[in-house]
Amino acid sequence: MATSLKSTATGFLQLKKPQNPFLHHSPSQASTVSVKTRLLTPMAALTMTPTINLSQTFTKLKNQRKVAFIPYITAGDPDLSTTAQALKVLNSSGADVIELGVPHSDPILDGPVIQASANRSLARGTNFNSIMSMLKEVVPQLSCPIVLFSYHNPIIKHGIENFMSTISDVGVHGLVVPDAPFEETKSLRKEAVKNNVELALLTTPTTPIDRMKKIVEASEGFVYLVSTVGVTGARESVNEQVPRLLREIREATTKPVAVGFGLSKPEHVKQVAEWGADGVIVGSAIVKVLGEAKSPEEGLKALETFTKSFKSALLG
Ligand SMILES: O=P(O)(O)OC[C@@H](O)[C@@H](O)c1c[nH]c2ccccc12
Repeated sequence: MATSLKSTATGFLQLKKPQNPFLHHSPSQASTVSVKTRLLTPMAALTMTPTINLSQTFTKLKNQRKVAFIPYITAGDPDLSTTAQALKVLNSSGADVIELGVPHSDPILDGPVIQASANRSLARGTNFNSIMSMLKEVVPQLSCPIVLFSYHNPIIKHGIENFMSTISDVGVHGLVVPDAPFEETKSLRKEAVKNNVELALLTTPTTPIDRMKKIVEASEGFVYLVSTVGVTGARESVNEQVPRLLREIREATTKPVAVGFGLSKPEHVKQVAEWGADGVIVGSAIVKVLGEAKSPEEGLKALETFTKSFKSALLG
């Protein structure tokens, strides 16, 4: 069961090292995944849209005086082929950045909706390699950047260098490792930079100011402001502390700030945008619509409608 969160480094105290069962392959196997040269099939080459990275995306939106809509879905829930279609639906329905979660058996920072989503995905046999194979096909068809979400342990087990080069090779632009203590992000940051992956770090309402300053300084692509303490999951309202937290971060950096946790209604994202966020992140509410639908087709239809309702709230 997810535990409540206390802030320390990146905002989360990892209360126990989650066991990590789904990376069964050895590092050498992993190398079969990473595509060292981008061999684009003619079709993919034709549909290849030069996706810009996270920083460029936020700059573009800022120039357009727009706020990024950033949905999160779990890879492989309800199955990977539906995830491939969901990425395209999100991309065409208004997502500016897409967070894609690698399912983990002990998602201590997630509430019941995303935990159930991860369990459904793992039960289908989803693993890092199958996600990478899917992304290799789908990313060239997307115009918005993908931010991969992975817990820390699976990356360590996979090997940081292998992990980074593999996700970079399939076109992933960003990475969030929500349970990596700030002190342990140095090696992640080094490999991320080497592979043109932007490692975004998280700060929370209870992260001490001086630690927040170090986190935002080190964060690439954007700063993830966790809007409320606790685990992921829809809340009835948005934490009134967010404007103050945004002000404090703005005093420390000019980097874009995206706010997540608990946002589950269009009025929530509108409120956070009005408070001055550069991006709004919606996870659990979207995961529920897609993963708990009666069929993948129904889930994809509901996903499109739901995504458009958030986007129009931001454009309104
Ligand atoms: O689910 P919510 O409350 O809308 O919050 C976004 C969250 O799902 C997404 O950003 C995320 C998924 N898993 C995480 C783990 C930690 C921090 C953030 C996340």
